Amino acid sequence: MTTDPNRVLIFDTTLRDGEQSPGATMTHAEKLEIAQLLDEMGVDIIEAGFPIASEGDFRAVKEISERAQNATICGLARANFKDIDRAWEAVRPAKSPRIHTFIGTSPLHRAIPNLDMDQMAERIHDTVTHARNLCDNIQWSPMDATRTEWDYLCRVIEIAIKAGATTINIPDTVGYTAPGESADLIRRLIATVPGADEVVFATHCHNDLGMATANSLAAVEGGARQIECTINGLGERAGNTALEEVVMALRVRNDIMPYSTSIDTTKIMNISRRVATVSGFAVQFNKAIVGKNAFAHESGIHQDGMLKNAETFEIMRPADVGLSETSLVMGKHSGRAALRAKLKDLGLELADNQLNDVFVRFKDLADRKKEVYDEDIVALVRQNEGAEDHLKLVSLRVVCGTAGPAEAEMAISVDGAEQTVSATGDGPVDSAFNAVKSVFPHGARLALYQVHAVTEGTDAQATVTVRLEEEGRIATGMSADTDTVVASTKAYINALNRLIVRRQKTAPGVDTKEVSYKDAGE
Ligand SMILES: CC(=O)SCCNC(=O)CCNC(=O)[C@H](O)C(C)(C)COP(=O)(O)OP(=O)(O)OC[C@H]1O[C@@H](n2cnc3c(N)ncnc32)[C@H](O)[C@@H]1OP(=O)(O)O
Ligand SMILES: CC(C)C(=O)C(=O)O
Repeated sequence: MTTDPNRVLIFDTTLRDGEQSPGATMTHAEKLEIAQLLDEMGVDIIEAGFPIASEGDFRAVKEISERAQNATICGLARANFKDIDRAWEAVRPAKSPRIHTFIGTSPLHRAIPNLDMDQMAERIHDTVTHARNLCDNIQWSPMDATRTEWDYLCRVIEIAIKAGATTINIPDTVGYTAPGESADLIRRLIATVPGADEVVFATHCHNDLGMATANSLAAVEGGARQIECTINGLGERAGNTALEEVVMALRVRNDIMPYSTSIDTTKIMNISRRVATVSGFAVQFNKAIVGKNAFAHESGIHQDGMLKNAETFEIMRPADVGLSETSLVMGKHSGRAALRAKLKDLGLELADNQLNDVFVRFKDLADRKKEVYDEDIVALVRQNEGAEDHLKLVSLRVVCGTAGPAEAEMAISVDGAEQTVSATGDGPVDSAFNAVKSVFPHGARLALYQVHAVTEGTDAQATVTVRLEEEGRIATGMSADTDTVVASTKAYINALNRLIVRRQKTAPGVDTKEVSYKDAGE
């Protein structure tokens, strides 16, 4: 397949071992789509399924074989003629077909079909020979190799090679090995087994102890030249080696692991998202390479560093894996540098004193909210554009529910003098508005009351708009808060403040120009 001694073949088994994850079953159309994406991203071998397992699996492997443009298509088979024949039938239409046959060689697995060592050796000889008579590209795996006795492992691998296997895969079926052992096992097998230099050694690691990626890379150090992996590390139990991890590790640390793959890494993010969607297995936020947070920074010191030089906190460029950009997540750990950059992105350039003011309120909001979205920040800035405040909300407490009218208790300052009032109303907002009215009676009509959730989730910021009309004057106030009643009360007070300014400037009935937050500074 390749003459470069440092080229590592990528064998993707998302559609076979990945699909074995409980609940990860994919439809026929989804399998075809994923296979096409794998083919396009440069995967060398796609294990498309286990053709004997079901009619659906057979059809999927066959159709993927018919469609694949570049990749070798492989079908899995147990160590019996029926499985092997079915696998061959399915992969036969591929430009480059492969049969992968396996049997469990460790003492625990030998006990299951109740075969002694010699009987199993004979079975391996017969089945690999049968497969090789059908197809010239045969992969053979001693399942649970890492718990198989050394002498017996060498013996059966030699038999498989002599019977015509072209790839010998060494599965760590239960994720039991460790990096040093993984490298050593492959190195010793290649040095010991007659004919080992004529075949490709592969590594197939599971992640039960969280070492699948490390074990696979160690196996490459030991001489393996095929890594078996899945997108997002999907697979039985804790999953398989994640394709994106081994590929990016070999790329980023090529200085100490001088091996290459054929993967177009810019396609990683897209296929990761598709596999997550079709399998129903969401990617954990902090998953290496493809997690939502893999290229996201929230803390101020990191954000400041990123803005000055992205290499301070990123060892890969987001574009290398197909992400358009790093994301600076605005939250309680963010600093002024990130806020200024975010405001600039949003087209809002503030003077330093304004920035400081917005920053204080941003921190206050971030303390109450998990993540502060762009819309929250716009709302904060707009809120800051308010007129001189005659009325200021100091505190508000509302009791509401099914048992009677809502009751608001409010501390409010009127031209600097704080008063405490309470009022009831038809619902929490009405009771709060009545409390304001009790300290600042007015005849203005509520012309508009509008609530808009500017962000998603139950901790979303509500933006409330209140419009008041009084003798031809119109004043609009707006406010944003995670608490809708607080946002409503502030918007109401905001509108009243503007109305007061308007009253001072115009005689009744003369001016119908709308006074709103946009008229800040009047
Ligand atoms: C480590 C791995 O990932 S191995 C791959 C695991 N993947 C799967 O099993 C998914 C697909 N499997 C299936 O759909 C089914 O298990 C089938 C169609 C393959 C077999 O179904 P059934 O005939 O009902 O057998 P069942 O699943 O109950 O048991 C497995 C049989 O295969 C035998 N077997 C298991 N591995 C092998 C092997 N490598 N070579 C030969 N026989 C094997 C077992 O001894 C058992 O045989 P028995 O029925 O004579 O006791
Ligand atoms: C079939 C083999 C290669 C396997 O999936 C395993 O051992 O984990």
